[in-house]
Amino acid sequence: MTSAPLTDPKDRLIVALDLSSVGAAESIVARLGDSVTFYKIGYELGFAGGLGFARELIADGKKVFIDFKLHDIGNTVARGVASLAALGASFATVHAYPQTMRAAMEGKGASPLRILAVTVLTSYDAADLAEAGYSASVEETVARRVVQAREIGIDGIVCAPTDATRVRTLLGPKGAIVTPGVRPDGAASGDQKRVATPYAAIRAGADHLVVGRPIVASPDPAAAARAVQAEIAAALAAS
Ligand SMILES: O=C(O)c1cc(=O)[nH]c(=O)n1[C@@H]1O[C@H](COP(=O)(O)O)[C@@H](O)[C@H]1O
Repeated sequence: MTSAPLTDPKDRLIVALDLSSVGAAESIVARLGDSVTFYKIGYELGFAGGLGFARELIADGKKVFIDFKLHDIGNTVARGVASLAALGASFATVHAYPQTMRAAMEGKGASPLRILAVTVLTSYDAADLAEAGYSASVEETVARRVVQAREIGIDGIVCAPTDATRVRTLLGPKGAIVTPGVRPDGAASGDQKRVATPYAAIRAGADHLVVGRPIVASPDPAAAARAVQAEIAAALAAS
C-alpha cells in the first residue's frame, strides 16, 4: 500500500542533520524552530546516538527521514526496515536494486513509512559510474532503476534535481520525488556533481528537497532555511 504524500509546503524542505553529535543537532533544530518540520538523519548523526534523537524529534511532532541507504540480503533489509517503521520514521532509503526494494516494501508492512529508492548518487557522474563497472550512462541507469522501482510499487525515488523531470515521466503521478544535490545560487557544490537550485528543483518536479551543508554549516541556519523555502514558494507559485 502506498501512503498519502506529505503535501504541506513546509514539508517540502528536508534539512539533513549531517552533524557529529546529538548536541550539535539539538542546537540547529532549536535555531530552526517551527519553520522546519522535516529532518534527515544519516550515517554521521545516526552512528552517534541519532536514532534516539530521531525518537525525540518524532515525539515533538517533527517528521524524520532515516537515510542509511540500505542494501543487503533480503531478510536483513526487511527486518531493518521493520525496525525503522517501528521507530516512526516517515521516509527511509534503500539502494534501487530490485531485490533490496522488494524486501524493503515487504518489511515496512502496513506502516506509513515510505521507502525511497536511491537511483544514482548525486556525487556520481559518468566517469564515477564507469569506474564502478557500469557501462550504461547516468541517464540510462537512472531510467532503468526508476522503471524497476515503479514495477515494484516503491513509495518514492531519490534522484538528482537534474533527473527529476524525466523521473516523473517514468515514475508516473504516484510516488514521491526527493532531490538532494540542491544548491542555492553561489553556494559551494562540495562533493555534489549533479546539482540545481531549490527553484529549479521544484520546477523540475521534486516533491521534497534535501538540503544539508548550505543550511547546517551556515552562520545563520534559520535565514538559510528561510531563503530555500522562499525559492520553493516562488517555484510552486510559478507552477
Ligand atoms: O539519499 C540521500 O539523501 C542522498 C542521495 C544522493 O544521491 N545524494 C545525497 O547527497 N544524499 C544525501 O543528501 C544530503 C545532501 O547534503 P548536502 O550536500 O550537504 O546538501 C546528504 O546527507 C547526503 O547523504
